[in-house]
Amino acid sequence: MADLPPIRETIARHGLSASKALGQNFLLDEQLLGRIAAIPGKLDGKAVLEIGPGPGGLTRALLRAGARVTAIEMDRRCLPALAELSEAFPGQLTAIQGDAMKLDHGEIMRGEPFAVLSNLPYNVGTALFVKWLSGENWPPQWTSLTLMFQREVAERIAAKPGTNAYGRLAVLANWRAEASMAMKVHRSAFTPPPKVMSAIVHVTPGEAPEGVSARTLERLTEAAFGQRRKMLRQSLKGVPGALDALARVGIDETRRAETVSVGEYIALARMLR
Ligand SMILES: C[S@@+](CC[C@H](N)C(=O)[O-])C[C@H]1O[C@@H](n2cnc3c(N)ncnc32)[C@H](O)[C@@H]1O
Repeated sequence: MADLPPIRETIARHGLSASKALGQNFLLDEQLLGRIAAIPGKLDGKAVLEIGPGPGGLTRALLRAGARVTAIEMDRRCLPALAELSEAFPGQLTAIQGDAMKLDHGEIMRGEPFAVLSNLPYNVGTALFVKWLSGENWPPQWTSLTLMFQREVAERIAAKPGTNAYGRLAVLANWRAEASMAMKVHRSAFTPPPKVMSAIVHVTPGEAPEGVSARTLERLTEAAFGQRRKMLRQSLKGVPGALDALARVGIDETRRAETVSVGEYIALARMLR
């Protein structure tokens, strides 16, 4: 195993002061990083896509676990530190400079299945999460997503019906995948510490229910949760066929969006096919 200087030293040597504009809050505790890298299970020999490696704290942990890592980083300043890691773990790391929002991940991973790990700025993380979970093609090329979020967003992703946190993100994350809260991370674990607490969500793809279009389900939840305090007969009025579907599935139209289970949304979307 490669002998590396502490990550704090790498940051200092390459002058990687955290950029606010790029949402940089670095994790330096190698034990914590090792625990994060262990969340997806055994990575030995597996392909991993890491987004936003920064100076490479989590990257090291992934490389030590034996993963073959492709890392996409926006900040050019981090490339020399990543090149050092690449030298220390020959043949295991490919670093790409670019915006992960604009790149085709499937193509970068050359069609091979891959696990995703990432500690991203929260706005980018949520946008990528929605992108990975959307679309008609299923199962996806990724085998799992292990993603750091602002704690509140992580709670919304893993939320159960009947709670305030339950909404579009929970339905999106759970109708053909399983999402769970894997680890809470205190703000003091980051340098510099962000204002909010964080948490890591782990998602694995499941089977897509027959006869349900992702687009239709999305339109339904958009309308229902767009007016979450209103009764379904009001909030779903603008979705053609939705009120009829409620009756056919046997969902009382006086209920509100947050009481409808993922299974019930699936049944409604199937009726609207
Ligand atoms: C919160 S830092 C985390 C760094 C490192 N993974 C860690 O845990 O210490 C987020 C990283 O994502 C990078 N980043 C921000 N937006 C990006 C984007 N659109 N594509 C790729 N990387 C991005 C930032 O430059 C930064 O290095």
